[in-house]
Amino acid sequence: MAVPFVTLALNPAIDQTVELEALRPGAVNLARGATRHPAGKGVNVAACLADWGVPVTATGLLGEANDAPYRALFAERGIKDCCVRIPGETRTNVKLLDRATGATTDINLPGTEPEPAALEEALAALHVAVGKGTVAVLAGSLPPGLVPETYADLVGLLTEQGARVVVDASGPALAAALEAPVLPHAVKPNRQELEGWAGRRLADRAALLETGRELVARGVRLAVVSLGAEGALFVTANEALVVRAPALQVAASSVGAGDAMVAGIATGLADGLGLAALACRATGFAAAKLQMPGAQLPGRAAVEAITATLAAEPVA
Ligand SMILES: O=P(O)(O)OC[C@H]1O[C@](O)(CO)[C@@H](O)[C@@H]1O
Repeated sequence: MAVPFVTLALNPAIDQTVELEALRPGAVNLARGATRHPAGKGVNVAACLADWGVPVTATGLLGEANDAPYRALFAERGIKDCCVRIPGETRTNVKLLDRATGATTDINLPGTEPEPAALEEALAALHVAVGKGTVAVLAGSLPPGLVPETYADLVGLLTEQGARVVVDASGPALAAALEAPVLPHAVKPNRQELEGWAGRRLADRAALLETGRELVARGVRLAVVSLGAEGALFVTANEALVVRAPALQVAASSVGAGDAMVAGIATGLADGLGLAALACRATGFAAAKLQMPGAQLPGRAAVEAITATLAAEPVA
């Protein structure tokens, strides 16, 4: 039976966050400590949706040798686990959190190449979960061995099934999704990912807006460009809005804030919000995540309280 929210994580990652007083490249760095969270973009989006209080099904691939933290996360948050297990381990990505600057240096590993049968099984589970009215989120890098058109092809099939598809990808997977006959309903590149697609620097808001409009001209209904501490830009065929990020203290690392924003976009689409309300909610999700370790939200009331302080301003 179709469910309202489905996420796909083909290349999830356990995030090992190593906390340092100050990162000194090329030197011996003594860490204050480290934490590990079951993560990856699709998993993080599912966790934020669950924290918001909506039913969500997680699909994708997980290494069977270290899936315990994922099982625990799914059980704790009430996420329906439809992920296929593959031999070996889910990759571990290392996040070096520099307490002096607050910046995080990401070291993301490539992941494990799945057997074709496992991939087929994972995609079959995705199609079973999706139906008319589902918001399906395809998020994160593709594991080795998968063609860049993987998301592009899925967007076509899932749209045919009646889903609205949100794609959070970068590089060739994003480029392929933007060249396909059926475009994602929404995409959420960050500045760097959009620059990668555009092949040029997007130094100011005018350049970002122009490129966001190029995405919409191709057929994407909603293009969101996340801009970190600056907030985010939201572009549709009729409107372009910017929401500034609230000046909140970052409690942990900023890793996963973009995934929280994608979850906010997904709920905004499902609730039929207008662009201004959707933009504030998505930015509220990202800001709320910054108060928490790992990819989680502090709960619907806290997210709504932050969202209520935000305003969407038109950009031209
Ligand atoms: O799938 P990618 O692009 O390699 O990114 C994975 C990383 O992104 C995050 O989901 C944060 O967006 C991390 O949890 C994870 O380590």
